[in-house]
Amino acid sequence: MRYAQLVVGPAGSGKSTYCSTIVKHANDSKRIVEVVNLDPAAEHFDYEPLVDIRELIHLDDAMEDEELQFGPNGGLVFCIETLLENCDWLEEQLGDVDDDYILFDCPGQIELYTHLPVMRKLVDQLQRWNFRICVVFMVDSQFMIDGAKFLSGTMAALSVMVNLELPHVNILTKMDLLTKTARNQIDSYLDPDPHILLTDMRNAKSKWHEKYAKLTEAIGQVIENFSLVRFYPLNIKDEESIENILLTIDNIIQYGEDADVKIRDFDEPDPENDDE
Ligand SMILES: Nc1nc2c(ncn2[C@@H]2O[C@H](COP(=O)(O)OP(=O)(O)OP(=O)(O)O)[C@@H](O)[C@H]2O)c(=O)[nH]1
Ligand SMILES: [Mg+2]
Repeated sequence: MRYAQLVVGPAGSGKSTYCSTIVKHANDSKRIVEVVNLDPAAEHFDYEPLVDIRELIHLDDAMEDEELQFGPNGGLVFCIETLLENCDWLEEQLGDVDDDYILFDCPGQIELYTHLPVMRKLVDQLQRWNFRICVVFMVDSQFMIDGAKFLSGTMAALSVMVNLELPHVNILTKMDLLTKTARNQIDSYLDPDPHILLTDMRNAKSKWHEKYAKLTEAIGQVIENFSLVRFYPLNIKDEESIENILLTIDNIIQYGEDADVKIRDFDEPDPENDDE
């Protein structure tokens, strides 16, 4: 068995930063976590990738090709399709080491995860190679600080969950950048009660919300009743926050269960993990 986090989310939400943060944090506790760069247009990241899609195909290859003539978005999809057609290459690059723990740093084009089939196909392939995968969906917390935005971020998370059909964790990134007021606002949405969110939106008194108040409420109910979407705040300047996220995900993909079943069972009963 091998373990993987598929790190996805909108452009600039903090995916690559998350990957390097986790690698550093893991290294500090003598644990090895590798990163695979799946972004064919990546220019900068702070980790040494185990595999880099740009060695197979770069976005420029797709855009500058006389025949293909892709724009940046179509080009990106083309690159991932090329990767899928060259599965042997990826398989060889990944090697076959038991217990490997790999983060896949994905491109920031949201439609790859919400409705296109390419990422889903990649996931199927990884599972055939014995990876146990958790999708890690990153959302910039700065875009979640009022009721309407929070709901919209929640719907995005939901469509990724439905499309990829995998164990799934949502992370609110860049918590270090929030003001205290904004932080409190977000905290009130996370815990304990999504009704606050609805009340908040009702109080906003925009025309749209007046008209669609029932819709908002219905969506809120569905999300609440099925415990569908939960967000974990991440502050990369706080080691404890990083550790909590990593532990949560390890539990979901059952990493290290054989080694320290006892510690996990007795110290960390986490009912949230039942929603896989
Ligand atoms: N302060 C702070 N800045 C962050 C954090 N995460 C990301 N950033 C900054 O946000 C910008 C985008 O971060 P990236 O990690 O490149 O985001 P990404 O999701 O990989 O972006 P794309 O690959 O382009 O989709 C960079 O300038 C980062 O330094 C964070 O937790 N705190
Ligand atoms: Mg990136």
